Amino acid sequence: MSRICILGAGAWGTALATAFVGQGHAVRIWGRNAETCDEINRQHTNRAYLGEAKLPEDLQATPDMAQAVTGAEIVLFVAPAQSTGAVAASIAAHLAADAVLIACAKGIDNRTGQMQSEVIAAQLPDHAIGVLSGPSFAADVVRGLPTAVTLAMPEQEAAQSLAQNLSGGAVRLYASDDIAGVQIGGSLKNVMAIAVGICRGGGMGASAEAALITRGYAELVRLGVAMGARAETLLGLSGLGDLVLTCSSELSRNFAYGIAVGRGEDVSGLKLAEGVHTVSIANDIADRHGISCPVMQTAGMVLSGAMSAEEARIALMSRPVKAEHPERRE
Ligand SMILES: NC(=O)C1=CN([C@@H]2O[C@H](COP(=O)(O)OP(=O)(O)OC[C@H]3O[C@@H](n4cnc5c(N)ncnc54)[C@H](OP(=O)(O)O)[C@@H]3O)[C@@H](O)[C@H]2O)C=CC1
Ligand SMILES: O=C(CO)COP(=O)(O)O
Repeated sequence: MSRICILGAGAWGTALATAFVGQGHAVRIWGRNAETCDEINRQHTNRAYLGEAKLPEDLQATPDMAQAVTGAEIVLFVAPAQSTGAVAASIAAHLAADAVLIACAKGIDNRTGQMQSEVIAAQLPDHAIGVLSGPSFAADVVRGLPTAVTLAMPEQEAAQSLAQNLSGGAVRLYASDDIAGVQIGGSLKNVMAIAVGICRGGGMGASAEAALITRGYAELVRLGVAMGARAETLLGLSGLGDLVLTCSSELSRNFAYGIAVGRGEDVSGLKLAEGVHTVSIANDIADRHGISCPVMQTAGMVLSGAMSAEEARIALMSRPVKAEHPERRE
């Protein structure tokens, strides 16, 4: 049994907490909204994020950061990616010296270009840091449906031991030592899902969607490898696995966002879509590495208003004819 603190009382933080309580861990959620914490403690629901799903009675939530973090052996960062730095800074005074920190948000810091583990390390440099990512809808996990994700730590043995500790019930963690690869896949798939959603919203058909997912994946691998990921990791749960889930289910907020954009609908009231906040910095990083990323670039232009969804669909489907795998010809 471990003492676990989850930072973030939204859909994913609450779902992970539910799974870990089910495995016998002592879990405390920190949430910035006192009413949400009160609802979790008294009514055992988090309706704003998880509807009527029943949460464990011994799951504790608090808006008091010191109370949530003090004594925790494992701390998971599950607030939106752009807030990770501020959250990390605010826990420093309460953190046990040997606490292990796990980044769970999927996004690149759009101010610095840092991955989530780097954002956390910048604030809390003396801690072991890992990443948890993979195909996993909070709505599935909270219902106890089977889910497999990847847990990466810089050393495989440490990843293996933590994955073992946190696996149980319907949630299974696979261990990896490719901490960059696991988080790059999770961040870039959100952008691809928006692009595929734009295609779905415009009614381009399943064949076009399959083509876009495949070309998007090729882009994700090109850029991911340039950023330090191992190609095999991008073929795994946190890369291809999450790309498939996010580009195919309307439960995905990124995919749903893309669909709404593709239909020309108002997106201002939609839920968190991390790809919206990552697309611009991901394109900057691709430019810096000289990597061609037409799918991400087109998504970026639509989201910034530089191109209409209709123009994007035409642009994506009228790319010049070229070899499918140019690198094999060299
Ligand atoms: N939902 C899912 O299925 C999965 C999500 N993830 C990732 O987990 C991360 C969180 O997603 P998810 O839980 O779904 O998001 P939600 O939108 O469901 O919840 C976000 C939570 O973070 C809080 N929050 C928002 N802004 C801040 C801030 N600046 N400081 C502190 N807390 C803040 C919100 O509080 P308030 O209610 O007060 O706004 C809310 O409790 C994302 O990066 C996502 O990609 C990963 C795997 C699965
Ligand atoms: O990351 C997720 C599934 O693995 C959740 O996807 P969305 O953030 O698009 O809902």
